[in-house]
Amino acid sequence: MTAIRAEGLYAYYGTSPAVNGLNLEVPEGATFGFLGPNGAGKTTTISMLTTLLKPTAGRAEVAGLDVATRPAEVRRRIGIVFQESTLDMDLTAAENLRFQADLCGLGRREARTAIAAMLDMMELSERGDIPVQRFSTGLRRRLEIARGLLGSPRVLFLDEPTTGLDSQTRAAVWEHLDRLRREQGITVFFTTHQLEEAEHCDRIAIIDRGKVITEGTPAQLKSIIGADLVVLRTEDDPSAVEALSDRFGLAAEPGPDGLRLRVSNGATLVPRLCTELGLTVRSVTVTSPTLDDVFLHHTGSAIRENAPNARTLSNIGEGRR
Ligand SMILES: Nc1ncnc2c1ncn2[C@@H]1O[C@H](COP(=O)(O)OP(=O)(O)OP(=O)(O)O)[C@@H](O)[C@H]1O
Repeated sequence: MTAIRAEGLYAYYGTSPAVNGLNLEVPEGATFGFLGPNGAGKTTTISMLTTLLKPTAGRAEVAGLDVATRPAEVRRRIGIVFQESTLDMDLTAAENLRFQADLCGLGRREARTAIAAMLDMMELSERGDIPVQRFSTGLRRRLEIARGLLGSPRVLFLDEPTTGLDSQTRAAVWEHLDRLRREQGITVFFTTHQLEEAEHCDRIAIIDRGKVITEGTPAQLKSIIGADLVVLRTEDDPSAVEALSDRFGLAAEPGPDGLRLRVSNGATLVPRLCTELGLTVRSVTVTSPTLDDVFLHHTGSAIRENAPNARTLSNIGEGRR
């Protein structure tokens, strides 16, 4: 079944379209990454899918329900984690969840059980009675995910869940989201700027200027845009070209910064190069494909610079219901 479907979706702010005829189909149970640069229309799309913003034209369904005609029912079937924290800093973690439980209309006993389960799932049980202002950014994000899950949503929307987090905290948030996918089977729809986060997805769509420019599995996307770039300097580069061909079956080309080769997994090749090449390796760098590479491939241009500053879900003013 399809968890999210958008057909010819438009959102205008004034006379310019932020979302420009967007089509999307997200299978139930998938973790779906919605990638794009600043100002591409990600937050505006998520705002329409979560019923916070009325589409100017087109239609969208979430959990089988039309977002424009049945918004209240859609809201009961979704959870939202906003880009900016909307937690009450003066309340404890459990109190923040209790407030949400009230909004979801859970009874007292039901709420108690659900709150305990969510704190447990996000490994926050020990911290339930601590005021949120004493939480680190990563703990707050985990609490926000717990809150998004409180009403047992069929679809969880997260707007840039890892933006502003350091790499360790980002990995921890993903560990929880990955577990959620394995254990709960709910549909997770999240926006991001980072192509690296695609590895956590079943499918991804890339949006630019309000339109989906490509969509597929991470493997499909990677295979289209190519592999890691390894740049290597050795004590004798011409001999290294031969050794790379003979011992590794790899074709290296001389470049301004050293020998360049494209491989599917640079990180595993590098240690082998150092030990098996038979030549001293002076320097080596590995660069993975980025969102810029995808853009370049599909649009013929780099991600535009100075994209307009985007607004976030929590502060959309104009056009909001
Ligand atoms: N309330 C608003 N009023 C006017 N223009 C807006 C409003 N919200 C967004 N926009 C514009 O619509 C376009 C799409 O913005 P949106 O926030 O959806 O992009 P985004 O992909 O989420 O960006 P980011 O990754 O920076 O959050 C941008 O040009 C933005 O400046």
